Amino acid sequence: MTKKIEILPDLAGLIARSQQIILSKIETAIQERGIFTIALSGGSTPKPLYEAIASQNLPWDKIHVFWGDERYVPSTHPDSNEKMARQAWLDRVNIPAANIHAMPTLEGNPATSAAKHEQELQAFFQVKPGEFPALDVILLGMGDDAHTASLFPGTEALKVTDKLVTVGNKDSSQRLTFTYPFINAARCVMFVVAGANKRPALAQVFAPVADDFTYPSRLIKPQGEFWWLLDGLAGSELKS
Ligand SMILES: O=C(O)[C@H](O)[C@@H](O)[C@H](O)[C@H](O)COP(=O)(O)O
Repeated sequence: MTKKIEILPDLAGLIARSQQIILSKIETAIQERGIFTIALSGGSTPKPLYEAIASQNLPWDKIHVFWGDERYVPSTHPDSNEKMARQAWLDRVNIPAANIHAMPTLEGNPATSAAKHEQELQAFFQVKPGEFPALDVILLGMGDDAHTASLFPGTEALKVTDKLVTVGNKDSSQRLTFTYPFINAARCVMFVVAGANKRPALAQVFAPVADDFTYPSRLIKPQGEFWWLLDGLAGSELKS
């Protein structure tokens, strides 16, 4: 599906618009399927979005939360994406513990943890190996090197197309990440990107021709709905 680009005037506008889209997806998914599934991104941009969603009165028992990537640290570690989302959102609402599907990071080996989470996802979505289930929403950020999730430039993770979850590496720090084919299977993919420092990477990601392995966000081409939500600083050189 063609990407929808919206450039919001500032971070507050970006967060408000992102929340508005997510809330509409929650309503539709629960009406149609009785359940809503979302994968969260880490980093700093989405924190105010998670805080805003936490203030909503939603059918939390029908909402299931996953992560599109995770640093390979315990959930108590300051770098943990799970920790950030729990503090900003999940610990503030009455969501059942069983609806929170964190990436496992305590097996001592990222590949083991990735395989474990793969099985957990296959069981939850009732799919067989090689099948890619569709989450309702996958939230993504983008680094200033054009990485997304933990799909970093030039890494082996970019070559994994037969799995849901694989090991990502940012320099020496190990991570778990959804693969790009799994991300592309989602009903709706939303990039939420802010800051002038993202402009050069966005120019490459939006360029008619550039190398996907150098700019991994180019690999995200979902069949479903595809949103690029940018603040004015990030999107100033793009047309919405
Ligand atoms: O685990 C992570 O760090 C994220 O999932 C990562 O992909 C993030 O979305 C980008 O690095 C943007 O991060 P900022 O929002 O902090 O710029």
